[in-house]
This record gives sequence, structure tokens and C-alpha cells, in this order.
Amino acid sequence: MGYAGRPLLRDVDIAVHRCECVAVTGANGSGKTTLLRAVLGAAQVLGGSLEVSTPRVGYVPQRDSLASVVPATVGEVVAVGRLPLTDPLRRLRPSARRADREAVAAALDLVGLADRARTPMAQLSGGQQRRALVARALVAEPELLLLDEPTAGVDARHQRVLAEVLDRMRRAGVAVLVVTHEPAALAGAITRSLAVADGRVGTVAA
Ligand SMILES: Nc1ncnc2c1ncn2[C@@H]1O[C@H](COP(=O)(O)OP(=O)(O)OP(=O)(O)O)[C@@H](O)[C@H]1O
Repeated sequence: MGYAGRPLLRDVDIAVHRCECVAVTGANGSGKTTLLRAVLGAAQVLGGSLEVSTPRVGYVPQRDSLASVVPATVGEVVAVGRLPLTDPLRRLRPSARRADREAVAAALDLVGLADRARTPMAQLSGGQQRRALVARALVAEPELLLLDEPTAGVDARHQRVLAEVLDRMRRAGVAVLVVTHEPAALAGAITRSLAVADGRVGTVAA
């Protein structure tokens, strides 16, 4: 896996199954984000094969500079997460629109931003923006959830909430792959750990 034909990670042999929450740790620049981006098709798979067995993929990016500069409210940013679920014709139906609204409200409530739906995204703090991006991934009702440092800049209380949410999703059958520098914060959810170093992905003993 890599960029512009140059490999960053070699001999990657991993599988993430339903009901698992797999943590990926490693030094800055080791290739953790690249691993997630390869799953999304945004980094190159230069050899071998990569199979994603569901179209329902939720993604919490490490940074989303666009989300914080476009003049959109928190509710609108989170609602974008529903788009893959709804074809344009379905979205015209009041019942579908109501389901979308309810999903957005429930996800905002879960991440503690229920009262911020109408606030411009750019007016949220860094940690609040990360929580909104988590909500955006949740409303997609993902079967595979990819998160890139979701606890960075998030206070202890909301880190605990996130760990509970991830654990609940995992138990409900979601496959979770989370890049983190703070595995202790998500210990309640993580079932297995991988470490990226020297261009390779290794298993971390439990
Ligand atoms: N789009 C890109 N094109 C070329 N090289 C890139 C691209 N994105 C990242 N890289 C390089 O790939 C390497 C790994 O980056 P990556 O973002 O995967 O690291 P990381 O392990 O997630 O780091 P961090 O802990 O700092 O987030 C870095 O040297 C980076 O400069």
C-alpha cells in the first residue's frame, strides 16, 4: 500500500470481522492513515488484493478541513452521512426524510451535541468537530466503521461515551477499525490490536 507507486506498507495480511474492534497503533508517519485510506480506495494497493465485503462503510477522518470551512451547520454536516443510504427518489418521501432527521438527531444526542444541530460547524471547538464527524459516520448505519484518531482532542467524558458507542456497535455486528494514539481511552471497546512499524503491520499480543 502506498502513494504514487511507492509502497509504504508491505506484506499487509489482516482481516477485520464483524463484532471486532481492531485498534491500529504506531508512530507518526508510520502509515496508519494510509492503511485506512487503502480500504477506502484513497491510497494505492500496489500488490495482492483487498476485499471490502460491504458497501456500508462509515469513515471518521483524522482531519476534515472542508467540514469546518463550508458554511454548513452541524446538523447538515451530519446529515451528509445519510446520503449513501438514500437514493434521490427515496429522499423525496416524507417518511424517509423523517427517518433521516431522526437518525441525525439520535447521533447528535449520542455524541453530546444535541443542542448544536443549528450551530455552524466552523463555530465548534476541535473536539466538538471530531464528535460531529463521529455522528456523521454513525448515521450511515455502517457495517464497517473506520475511525482515524477519533479521541484526539476529545475530553475524557466524551472519550468514555465514544468507547461505549463503539463497543455497542461492535456487539451489534459492526466491524470496527480504529487508528489511535490513545488505545487506553478505547480499551473498553478494543478486542484486538495491530501495530504499524517499519512498513509492516504486526499483531500486538493481548
Ligand atoms: N497523499 C499522500 N501522498 C504521498 N505521501 C503521503 C500521502 N499521505 C501521506 N503520505 C506519507 O505517508 C507516510 C505515512 O502517512 P500516514 O498519514 O499514513 O501516517 P500515520 O501513521 O497515520 O501518522 P500520524 O500518526 O501522524 O497520523 C508519511 O510519510 C506521509 O508523509
